[in-house]
Amino acid sequence: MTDCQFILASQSPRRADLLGRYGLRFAVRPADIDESRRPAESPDDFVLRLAREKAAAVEGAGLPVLGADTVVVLEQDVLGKPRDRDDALDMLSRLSGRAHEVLTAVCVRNAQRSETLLSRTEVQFATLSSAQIQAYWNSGESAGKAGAYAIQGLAEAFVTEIRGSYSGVVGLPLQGSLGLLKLFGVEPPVWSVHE
Ligand SMILES: Cc1cn([C@H]2C[C@H](O)[C@@H](COP(=O)(O)OP(=O)(O)OP(=O)(O)O)O2)c(=O)[nH]c1=O
Repeated sequence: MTDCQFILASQSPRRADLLGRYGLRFAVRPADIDESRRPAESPDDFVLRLAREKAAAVEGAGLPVLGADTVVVLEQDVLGKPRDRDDALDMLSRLSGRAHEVLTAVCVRNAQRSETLLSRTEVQFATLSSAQIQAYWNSGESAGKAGAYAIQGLAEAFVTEIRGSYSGVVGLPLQGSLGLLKLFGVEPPVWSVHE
């Protein structure tokens, strides 16, 4: 903790991997919050609120705290992490042959200030056969991923087009997140983000 630059308020191994690549030093303290959506809450407002709540739920002890949230939005419906097999198969069938958006909100805060960003990436999926969807579920990748897929895994083969931040789909848009951390004086040792 003494050597840390910030706290990562996330249980997601993807977020820790993405930040760890740049040599940043952080402690992982997952936030335990209610992730349900409020009635009539827009997808943008929903992810922004959850990122803020995750960052606020963890004690920084003087260090900045980073929280993030990722959802898939298909025709105004928000697809979070699948509850079970049927939910995952249903999500993948709905994503098949269509374009969707992946929203990731990031919040960094300390006692004095709180800064947020919203990353929006458009992803087009090829048409998937039910055998492919079933095989994908069997791979085990769906669990714990918004929209029941992982672009960094086998589901990369489903993607015909992507417009926006790739790391935003994986769970943490790097260009923007490093920029937010820089506002709090946190920079990778051999890297700096230029405006
Ligand atoms: C779309 C997509 C999502 N995901 C992941 C990123 C997030 O970890 C997860 C969405 O769930 P989140 O609730 O955003 O995050 P989490 O529960 O994993 O971790 P925490 O709340 O503690 O920060 O889906 C991928 O890994 N690949 C993908 O292609």
